[in-house]
Amino acid sequence: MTETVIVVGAGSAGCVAAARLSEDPERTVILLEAGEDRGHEPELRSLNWLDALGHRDVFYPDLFATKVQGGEARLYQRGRGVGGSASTNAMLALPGLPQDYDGYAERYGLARWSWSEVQPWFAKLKPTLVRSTDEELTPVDRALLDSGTVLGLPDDVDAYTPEDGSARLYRTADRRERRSSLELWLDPARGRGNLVVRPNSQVDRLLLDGARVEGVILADGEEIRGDQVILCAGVFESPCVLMRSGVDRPGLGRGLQDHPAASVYFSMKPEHRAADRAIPCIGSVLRLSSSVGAGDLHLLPLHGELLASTPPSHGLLMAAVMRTRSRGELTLNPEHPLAPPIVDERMLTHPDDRRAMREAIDAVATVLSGDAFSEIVEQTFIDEHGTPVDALRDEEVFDRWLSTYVGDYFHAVGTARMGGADDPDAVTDELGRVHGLEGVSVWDASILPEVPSANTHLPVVMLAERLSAAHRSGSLV
Ligand SMILES: Cc1cc2nc3c(=O)[nH]c(=O)nc-3n(C[C@H](O)[C@H](O)[C@H](O)COP(=O)(O)OP(=O)(O)OC[C@H]3O[C@@H](n4cnc5c(N)ncnc54)[C@H](O)[C@@H]3O)c2cc1C
Repeated sequence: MTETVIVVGAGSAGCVAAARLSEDPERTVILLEAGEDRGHEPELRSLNWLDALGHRDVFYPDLFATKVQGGEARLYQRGRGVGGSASTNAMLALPGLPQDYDGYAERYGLARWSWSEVQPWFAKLKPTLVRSTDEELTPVDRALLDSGTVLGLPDDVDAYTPEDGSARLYRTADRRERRSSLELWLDPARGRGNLVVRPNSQVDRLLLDGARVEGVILADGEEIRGDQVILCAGVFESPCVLMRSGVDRPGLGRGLQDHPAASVYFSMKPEHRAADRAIPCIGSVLRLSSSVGAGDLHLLPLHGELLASTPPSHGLLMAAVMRTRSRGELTLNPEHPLAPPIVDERMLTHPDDRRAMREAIDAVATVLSGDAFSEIVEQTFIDEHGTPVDALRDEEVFDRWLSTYVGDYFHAVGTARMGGADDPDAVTDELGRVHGLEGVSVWDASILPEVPSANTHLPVVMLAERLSAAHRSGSLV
C-alpha cells in the first residue's frame, strides 16, 4: 500500500470521495462517520421525502441556527449517519446556473471552477438522475407546471438548462427508490479490501506534527493515522474540526450562505386532498428572475401531510431566493466544543436579498390567484391564525412575517471557502487543500464560495467527483 487516506464524514461528498479514492487498490481508505450505518432503512430509500423527514433518528437533534438577526434559534436540518444529508434530503437535483460558477472565477480568482470547467462534470451526472413523469406529479405540481404563463414565462422547460419557466424536477433516484451518494457510490465500493467504513466514529481534531497532519483524533481519544485527511463532515462540522485543531484563518466559519425561503400554505378543495404517499411529494419548480438577478428565484410546491404543526391535506408554495448576498457565521460552542456550533445565518441582511424575497412572495400570490391554482386551492394562509396571503401586501406585515417565518433551504455553504493563500477569507486552495497545513483538505459544501442557484447536493457531488479525479492526477481536469 502506498497511501492511507482518512475521509471524515459519509455524506454527499464523503461517500463519493471514499468510493473514488478506493478504486486504486494501492491506496487504503478509512471512512469515518459520526452517526450510525442505517442509510438502507425503508424510510430513507422511499421516493416520498416526507418519510425521511419523519425519521428523526437520522438528523442532528441539537443543531440550531438563528435565521435572521434578532430572531430565535431554530433547528437546522442536517443528516447524520452513513449517507449523511444525501440520505435524508428531498432528492431534488439541479446543477445551478452558469453565472454561479463564472462568479467563482470572477470574484474569487477560481478560474478552474468556472461554468465551462464544471459543466462537463454536471453532464456526466445527469444520466444518474430521473425526471418527473406525468404519473409522478401531484395536483400541486400540475398546477405549477401550468403557471409559468401567469408570470409571462414558458411552461415545462428543462430544469437542467438555465431557462426561466416552470419545469419538472430531476431527482437523485430511480423510479422506485433513492439513488444518492450512498447507493450510487459507496455501496458498490463496500466489498473492497482497501476500504474501511467506520460508523459511530466522531472526529474531534487533527493529529498534527507542526504543520503536517498525521491523522485524526476521535472524540473518545482514539488516534487514527494516515497520510492524508479529507474533511467531508459538512458545512457545520468541517470548519469545527479545523477550529478544534487550532486553525485560525480569519475566514474560517465565516462566509456562511444559504437560500432564504418562506412558504404560503393552502387548503385544497376536497377532490384534491388525497396525496398518494407513494409518489414524490415535490415534482416541479418554477424558476424566475427578480429585479436584482437572473434566474434567482424558485417557487417550489409541496403536497401532502407536511409537518405535525400544520394541518393535513394541504399544500404549500415555497418562495426561495437562490442567489444571496447576505452572509452569516458559525463559532464553536465554548462550553461544549464537540457539540454542534453556534450558527448565526443573518439571512436577508443585504437589502437586495430582502427585495428579491418581496418579489418572490408577490410571484407566489400571483401564481396562487391564477387559473391553475384557483382550480385546486380552497383557501391560502401564511400562519397558524389563518391569515390570508393578501395580508403580505402591507410592508410592515411582510417584514414581521419574514422575521418569524423565514427559514433556510438546507443549502448552507461557504464556511471554509476556496481562494488564494493571500486572500484572508480563503481557507483552502482551489483543490480544497487547507492553507498553512500539509496533508489536510476539505471537499464538501464548506468550500463553495457562494451558494449556487441550485439545491446543493448535486454541486457537492460534482465537487467531490472532480477533486477525487484531481487527487489521482495531481491537478484539476
Ligand atoms: C432535510 C434536507 C433536505 C435537503 N434537500 C435537498 C434536495 O432536495 N436537493 C439537494 O440538492 N440538496 C438538498 N439538501 C442539501 C444537501 O443534501 C446538502 O447540501 C449536501 O448533502 C451536503 O453534503 P456534505 O457532504 O457537505 O454534507 P453531509 O451530506 O451533511 O455529510 C456530512 C457527514 O459528516 C458527518 N460528520 C459530521 N461531523 C463529523 C465528525 N466530526 N466526524 C465524523 N463524521 C462527521 C455527518 O454525520 C454527515 O453524515 C437537503 C438537506 C437536508 C438536510
